[in-house]
Amino acid sequence: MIYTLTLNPSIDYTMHVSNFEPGGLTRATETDYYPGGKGINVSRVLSRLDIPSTALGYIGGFTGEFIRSALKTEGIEESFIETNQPTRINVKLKDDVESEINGPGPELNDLLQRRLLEQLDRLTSEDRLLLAGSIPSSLPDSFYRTIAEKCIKKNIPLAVDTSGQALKELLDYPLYLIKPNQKELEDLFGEPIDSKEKTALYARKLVEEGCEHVIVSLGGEGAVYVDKETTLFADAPKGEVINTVGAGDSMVAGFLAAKEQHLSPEEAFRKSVACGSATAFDSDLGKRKDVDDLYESIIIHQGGKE
Ligand SMILES: Nc1ncnc2c1ncn2[C@@H]1O[C@H](COP(=O)(O)OP(=O)(O)O)[C@@H](O)[C@H]1O
Ligand SMILES: O=P(O)(O)OC[C@H]1O[C@](O)(COP(=O)(O)O)[C@@H](O)[C@@H]1O
Repeated sequence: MIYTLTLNPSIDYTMHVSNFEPGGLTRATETDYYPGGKGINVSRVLSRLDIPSTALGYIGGFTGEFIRSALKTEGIEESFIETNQPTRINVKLKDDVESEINGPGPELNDLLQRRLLEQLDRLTSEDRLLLAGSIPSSLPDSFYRTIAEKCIKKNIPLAVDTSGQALKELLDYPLYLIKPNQKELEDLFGEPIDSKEKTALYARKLVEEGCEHVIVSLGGEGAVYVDKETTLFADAPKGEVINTVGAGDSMVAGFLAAKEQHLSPEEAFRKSVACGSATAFDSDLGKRKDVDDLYESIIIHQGGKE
């Protein structure tokens, strides 16, 4: 079973505006709200691809109830731990450019932390775990490390989609998959990375540090894939971009789904890009039919082994 862990879920509240005026009144032309948080997005896309998963993490209050019922409607297993504070609402402002404001997350005491670690103790080497998104500020920065230690000891393949210090710290472990975006890769290495070739070079450093599969997403420019044997470049397909929130998470889901179906790295990468772009072209996460339609149109170029 694939388990997705979202320590800090959210409702993503998307507001479409034109000419947002800081300090003034702006009326939104359209609003949407979706269950969010990186692992939850991955579970939702996996489910659209007919791959079951179980969503783990902390939820609470009326916002948490919304997430629970949305996942139930979509037939997604969850085993969330309840907190006494409402799950955060993250605001996604769509004007000519997209801006995001993400909340800090709930207070999680020792008991809640222990309950999650006990849940994870029940995973076996037959399972896979995805650690996704930010660590709420009340948890120690080392929380993902604690989880990683346990998983690696038990040979549980670990996929990671997070950023900043949390990502840096996890690179000490042999990870199954990581998917930084361009900014996250630049932050990791403290350098501007402005071409696909340079992206591949830095992605290869991550492979050399022990990551089995590295995908770097580059928004409208597509993505780069590196493993021990291969370097691949994908162009993003053209289409009307509606909402890129969750596009990166969709890539992770696409890759994990394809590997569950024993597809080759190239096919898995293709599926990953198709999922990312299907989401970018939708107001919610991409739909199965759109992923299938985009799949064949993704152009993949082979790179050298830098
Ligand atoms: N403007 C776009 N046009 C087409 N596809 C896009 C666009 N923006 C994002 N995507 C798709 O979504 C993937 C992930 O996007 P990106 O913005 O890099 O991820 P993240 O959400 O993690 O920042 C890209 O690799 C691409 O497949
Ligand atoms: O935990 P973080 O880093 O605050 O990120 C949470 C946000 O990331 C998302 O999962 C979207 O992530 P991506 O756009 O990177 O795929 C949103 O649903 C959510 O609001």
